[in-house]
Amino acid sequence: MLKINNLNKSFHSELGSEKKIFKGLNFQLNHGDFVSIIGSNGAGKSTLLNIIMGNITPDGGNLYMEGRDFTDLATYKRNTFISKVYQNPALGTAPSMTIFENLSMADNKGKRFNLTLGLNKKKKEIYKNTLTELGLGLEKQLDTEVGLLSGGQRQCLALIMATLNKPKILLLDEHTAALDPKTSELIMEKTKKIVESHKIPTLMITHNLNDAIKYGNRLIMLHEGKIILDFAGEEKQNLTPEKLLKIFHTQNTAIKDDELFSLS
Ligand SMILES: Nc1ncnc2c1ncn2[C@@H]1O[C@H](COP(=O)(O)OP(=O)(O)OP(=O)(O)O)[C@@H](O)[C@H]1O
Repeated sequence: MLKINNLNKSFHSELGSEKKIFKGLNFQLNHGDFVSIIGSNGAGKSTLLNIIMGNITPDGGNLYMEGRDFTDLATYKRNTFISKVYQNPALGTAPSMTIFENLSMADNKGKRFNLTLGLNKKKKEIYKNTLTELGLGLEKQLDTEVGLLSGGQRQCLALIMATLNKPKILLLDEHTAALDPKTSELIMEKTKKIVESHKIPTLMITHNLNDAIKYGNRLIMLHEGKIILDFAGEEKQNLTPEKLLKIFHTQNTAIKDDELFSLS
């Protein structure tokens, strides 16, 4: 599926000092994987997703999708097979456009842009059915401007938009972090349903250890650009937040729990 080989990335400060984020990182996302990524602030989690998305160029290494090297592929071309949902619900949707227009835009991603292409009765029915499954009543608000929706409704719409055309990979960058606990749980349940029903290989960054354990089949912990834990299946199911913290502290004694994770 997605393979990352010998990834290297450094950032340079204005004063000229170099910070090495990745020094030969290797990672493979398999078919059917829903991977939670946890780790300390500055571990490189967002940088990794940005490199996959094409927003940050690596200094070395290669990225492969189903065996094809896409390291040098332009971001707009990656957008046709990689989707991302951001922490800020405002980033995934266009506020002055209606729900229907937003969905049409997502539906036409990667095709020659022509909004009228999606503006037909059949599409409206398909979108209505998709939104009905969410159970938020959004199907009755197709002509409502997205800017008028709540953060949770907007994030749900962003999730639908990101997965409408079944991407080969879904990237979730703390996509529930800006929401209240109840809405966050709702979005996580919708995420699970969508990812599992469409079988979309997914990478999800979270600081919530309970979510990292509860959702997905695999959990990795990143620290200083290295994968220091990679648990799947039963090994992951048997994890608890306490066990995770203990494992983490055996390797990193200097970091306090609350700098890393939320247990709520
Ligand atoms: N464009 C950039 N220029 C310079 N340094 C950067 C840039 N992007 C990220 N960094 C640095 O790279 C390191 C990794 O950042 P990254 O955002 O990937 O961490 P993270 O694991 O996502 O952290 P957090 O949990 O706080 O979001 C940090 O030290 C950050 O300051």
